[in-house]
Amino acid sequence: MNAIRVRGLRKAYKDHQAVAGVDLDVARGEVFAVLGPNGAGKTTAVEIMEGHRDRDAGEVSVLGGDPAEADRLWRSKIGIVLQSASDAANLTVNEAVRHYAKYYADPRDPDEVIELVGLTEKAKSRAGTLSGGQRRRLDVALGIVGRPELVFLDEPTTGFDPEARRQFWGLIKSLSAEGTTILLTTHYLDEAEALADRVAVLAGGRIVAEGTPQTLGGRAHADATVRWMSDHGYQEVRTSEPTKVIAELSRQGELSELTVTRPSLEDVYLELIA
Ligand SMILES: Nc1ncnc2c1ncn2[C@@H]1O[C@H](COP(=O)(O)OP(=O)(O)OP(=O)(O)O)[C@@H](O)[C@H]1O
Repeated sequence: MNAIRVRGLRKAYKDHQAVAGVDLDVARGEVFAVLGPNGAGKTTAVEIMEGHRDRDAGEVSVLGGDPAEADRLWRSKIGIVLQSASDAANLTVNEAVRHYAKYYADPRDPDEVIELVGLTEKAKSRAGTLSGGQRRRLDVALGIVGRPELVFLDEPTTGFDPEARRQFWGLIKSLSAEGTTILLTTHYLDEAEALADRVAVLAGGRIVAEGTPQTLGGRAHADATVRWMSDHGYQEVRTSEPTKVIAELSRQGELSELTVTRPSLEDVYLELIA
């Protein structure tokens, strides 16, 4: 059974169709990234799957249950990291994580969780005094302390410095290695590429492409660009047979600054949403 199964999901705000017929399958243990421009409907779709928003139409099954009829047991299996920070401003990091842990039957060790998200040095600081990126880490800590089977992460690394993002990626990989299913939304294509087994691109409330980061939008079969420096400056050839091109070029001797590139995930993504 899939962790998430969505068919024909629709949600309108007055006359604006925010989610316009989405089908989605996320396997257990998978890391699935939803990409899409601002206003594409990502948060709306994810909040429906979390049971935080009602839907107009469609079938949604998350860990075998309908989020619209969620009970406490179902909730305890799901970890949620919302886009807006939690309202634990007056609690210290320590207190907040311990407080959340109490809601779950088999929580992780709060100190371990604080360590995992890199907040040990801030454990005694009040949440309200943390920097934006540190607040986000606390959100993640609160989302995973209950040892959830499935974690929803809505733009988890927004506001993180590059080092914190890399650390966070490590955390997601270790959660995934433990078998946790992860659905994340992100605007960072490198993040999707580093973490996701599969990605879906949402635009205008519809999924316009789905696949692995390596194959999305025909990326794996796209023409390569061979580039090198000649006496007359940079030369570039787009080709489906880069090996052949290089073999021919190599008769001229050593090629300076030779590179072979294929479209990046970002190139493919920008074309898909254009
Ligand atoms: N509560 C609401 N009331 C009315 N319109 C809303 C509401 N929430 C979202 N919308 C609209 O629905 C559309 C989809 O919004 P949503 O937040 O799902 O997009 P998103 O893909 O998550 O965007 P972002 O990347 O900016 O977070 C947008 O046009 C937004 O303005």
